Amino acid sequence: MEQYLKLIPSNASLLSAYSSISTSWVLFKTAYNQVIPKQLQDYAVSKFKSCFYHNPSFATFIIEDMWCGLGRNQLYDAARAYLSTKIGPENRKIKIGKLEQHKNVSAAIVGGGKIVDVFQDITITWWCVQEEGTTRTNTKISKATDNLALIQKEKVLKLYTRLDKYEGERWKSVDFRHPATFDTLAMNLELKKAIIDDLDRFLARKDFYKRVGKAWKRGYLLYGPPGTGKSSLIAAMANYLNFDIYDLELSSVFSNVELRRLLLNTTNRSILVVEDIDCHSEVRDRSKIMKEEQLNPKKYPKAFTLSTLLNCIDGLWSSSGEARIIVFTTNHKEVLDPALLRPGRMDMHIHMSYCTTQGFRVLALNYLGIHDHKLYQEIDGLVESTKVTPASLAEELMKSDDADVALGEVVNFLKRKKREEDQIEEESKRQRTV
Ligand SMILES: Nc1ncnc2c1ncn2[C@@H]1O[C@H](COP(=O)(O)OP(=O)(O)OP(=O)(O)O)[C@@H](O)[C@H]1O
Repeated sequence: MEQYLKLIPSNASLLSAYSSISTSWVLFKTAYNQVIPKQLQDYAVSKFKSCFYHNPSFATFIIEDMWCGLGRNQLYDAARAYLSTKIGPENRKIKIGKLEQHKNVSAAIVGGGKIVDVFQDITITWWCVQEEGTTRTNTKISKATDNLALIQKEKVLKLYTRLDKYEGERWKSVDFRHPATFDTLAMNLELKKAIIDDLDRFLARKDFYKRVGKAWKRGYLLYGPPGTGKSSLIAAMANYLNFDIYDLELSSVFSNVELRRLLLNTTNRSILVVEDIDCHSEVRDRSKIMKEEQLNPKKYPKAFTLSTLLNCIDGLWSSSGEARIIVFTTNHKEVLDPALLRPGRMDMHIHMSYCTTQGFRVLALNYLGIHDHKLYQEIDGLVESTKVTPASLAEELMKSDDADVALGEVVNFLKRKKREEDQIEEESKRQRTV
């Protein structure tokens, strides 16, 4: 049994929830200790204990898997994660299983199962009650640092997108298993290193942000043509940091209140992504907004204001006390409102550009597993003299597993591209002289 118990990990799919609950618990304890005088704390604890000692059935906490039909109850997930570590020999029936994306076998108590636990001298009995398709559990939450390490290791990242706009300011999630990492990103090596260093520095500076009274958040603006890897970079950042992603589609937001609530409903240690930010007139440089929009404001109604977006980013997150990252992507940085771009809002502007020879080496290694090839010299010259995106080169590389064939396709593609660019250049020269 001993051996068997060692195999039982916490339920990995619940670990991220447990992480945030544990963090909230620590925050709560800190606030509690700072705000409530010691005498009052002792009094409250003695009263709480007396409830249990004198009337053991007095306190029953019910934790259902859904919270008032509004969404998943994180407390329930946290309780299950906690309880899976408390399963012992007295539990005759245990649910065990393993999801493809998890590293270990997971265990959970079954309906009708019971676990007896002690918390600050109070004996707590946890029951798992199955009720017409729902499960509920008696609960207690405590901080378990050991489990936290496991949580981070096992965490399956989530990609949150907004629920249908008619369903309120809620997010729905799917597992996020994007394979992009910094190793697979084709981009300038110094820039890549600068981004990794920036993320590391940011994460390590919790105390610094607290000391200087700033929200622990960092904004990244990714700009460049389509297919240069902006989305891939976001995925690489999420995988590197182990952060969930919230993908905010601004066009689905119809009011300031809605925007504020949506942002408030995001969790800590996450990346909020607003893609193609230039497509929203609210955040475009007012001096450059098209005349058409100015003349027909009704045709281009303002769903929310730029100031709400900025305030939400600046202010609301200050209270979270945890690391937050926001990423905007755009194909046209020049049309954005300067207020959005200033340091403190978008701290690092990252130019994702056309493929370079360095970038091509990374792609060839990823797709073909080769470091060198006789066609590299020719490809280098062509890559440097044309504007090709990593996405289009990746397409060519995928055409064959045979390096000779795939690189041959790359050469043909680059030559075609070069001819087209030369023709366009000649045509524009000709028009300038006419
Ligand atoms: N820099 C890159 N490194 C590695 N792969 C890349 C890179 N850029 C593009 N790709 C490949 O091309 C595909 C599309 O790229 P991606 O969606 O990241 O580009 P994007 O800049 O976000 O494009 P868009 O602006 O259209 O959203 C990726 O799935 C990836 O396979």
